[in-house]
Amino acid sequence: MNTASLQQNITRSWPLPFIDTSDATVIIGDRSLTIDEVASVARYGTRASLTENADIIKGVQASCDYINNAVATGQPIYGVTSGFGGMAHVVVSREQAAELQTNLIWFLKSGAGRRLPLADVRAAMLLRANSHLYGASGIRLELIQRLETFLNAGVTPHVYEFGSIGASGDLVPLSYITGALIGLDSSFSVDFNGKEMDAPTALRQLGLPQLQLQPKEGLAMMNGTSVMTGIAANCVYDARVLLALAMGVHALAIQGLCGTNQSFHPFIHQRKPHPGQLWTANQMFSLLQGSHLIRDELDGKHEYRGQELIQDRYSLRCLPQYIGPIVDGVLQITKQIEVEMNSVTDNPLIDVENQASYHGGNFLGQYVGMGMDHLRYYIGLLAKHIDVQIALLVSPEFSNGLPPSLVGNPERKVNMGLKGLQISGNSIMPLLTFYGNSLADRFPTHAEQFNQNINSQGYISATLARRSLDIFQNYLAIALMFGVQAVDLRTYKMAGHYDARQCLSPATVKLYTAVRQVIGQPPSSIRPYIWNDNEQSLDQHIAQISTDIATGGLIVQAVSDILSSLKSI
Ligand SMILES: N[C@@H](Cc1ccccc1)C(=O)O
Repeated sequence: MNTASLQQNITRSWPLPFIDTSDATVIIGDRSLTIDEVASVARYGTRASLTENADIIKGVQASCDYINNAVATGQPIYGVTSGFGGMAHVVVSREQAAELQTNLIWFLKSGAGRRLPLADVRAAMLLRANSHLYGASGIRLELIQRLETFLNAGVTPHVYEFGSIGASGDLVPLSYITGALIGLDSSFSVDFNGKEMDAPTALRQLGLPQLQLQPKEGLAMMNGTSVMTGIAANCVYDARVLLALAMGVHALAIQGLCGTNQSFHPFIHQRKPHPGQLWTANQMFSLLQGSHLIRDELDGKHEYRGQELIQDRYSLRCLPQYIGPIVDGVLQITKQIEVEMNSVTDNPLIDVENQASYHGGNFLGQYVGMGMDHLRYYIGLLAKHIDVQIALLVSPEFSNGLPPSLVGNPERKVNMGLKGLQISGNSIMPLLTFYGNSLADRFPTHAEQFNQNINSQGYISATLARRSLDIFQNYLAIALMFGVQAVDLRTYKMAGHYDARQCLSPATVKLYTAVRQVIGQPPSSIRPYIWNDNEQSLDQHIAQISTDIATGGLIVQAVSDILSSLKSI
């Protein structure tokens, strides 16, 4: 068992820096959940509480009453008195209706690979409860309350990374959550606040009885997109943070290169007003305001500069036009995932008002599958762009006077500067662009006896997006190290000392200072971040910065204004 990943994923208990949950409780069922609320509950242990709205509670029970009545009167309902999927022609008697639901858990208990991060399973449980409170699923309130109990007690079922084709939702992954929730068998295991145990034992410690599923309840629990959507919600949360951080990285790089601010002049972007382009240009305009390390050309002037080009290269000059579509794309994915999070995604759906049930396919996770494909594609584009900026910084032909490979101490002739760090970044960027390839179009057309002959692959698209984001965190750590070294060296060229805080724009000083604090090396006027190659272990700095980013620490908080602005577009 991979205990290391388990340890890494134990639910942390400190509040997010960006979550405004003054009462520290997320209410489920009263209104739509947000990405931030999912992340807050899933990752940081914010309490979740079912709504006490009497109408909603009645609606949940009414959908159960509909199912029980249908069974009692012998009405044929898919998955209640019929077999499943490609075997929906099989008639199941009312006497076997309950056993049909328990058996569903057993034949779906077929996961494989490593365990999902606990935060993703927690997000899934939160979203499953949210979905059931719409009163269209025919599941008892007691089962929904148990999801709430598991969340707040820190009991997280173990779920595997393989098993779902994202079509009838996440049948296999949800079978593990369902089996643990009812304490079906000791082969279902959970993480109980960092301690591994079997599900029946966990229920006993919670003082909860094992439960027998009633008709429809197994299908209601397992026929939904909640796991892939929970993973996707956590991914979108991270993607927005990393996009904000990427903007900070570019602002440091542009100052390191002594780029112009004219590329971000409002006049240019008001004449091509894509929302993402406008936002990106405005952000970069603000991030560079007050910097003494750039060419201030907002008045439209531009001087000949000897061997230097009279205008910046595209990776600087066309930054808003390049990042703009990525911003627009991330915003669209955010909206789609927030709709999916607040949807009823099982089948059949129960229309209590009209006393009817409808066989449909809300469990197809296409919005998640394609959304996570696009998210990985955007991450690849962001990494490729940053890799170009780093290449400009380290190459004297393009860096506008910086030392090759950003060497610190030129007197020590064996110093090769950040050559190794660039190679490390170069080793990551291609993988991120490779992960940008699509999965949604690779679905098997023959799945489950051709019943699920189109399927979204949303689950593996989401788990791969998680992997891509984890890698991108490391890549941005490397990029920040380049940015810090570059602005120190640029400061020395402009002001004769190395303390970039004196020359950076006010908006980027916080980020610069946060990086220096995280690696435990305060700014200094007498030397840059890296002076001699043998004075620091760059891999430790990469790890320290990556961990700080992953835990929403100082570096992420230093770009909170950018993140807040991104969320308000
Ligand atoms: N519920 C799916 C199919 C299915 C469910 C459970 C197990 C297997 C298949 C459908 O509506 O067709």
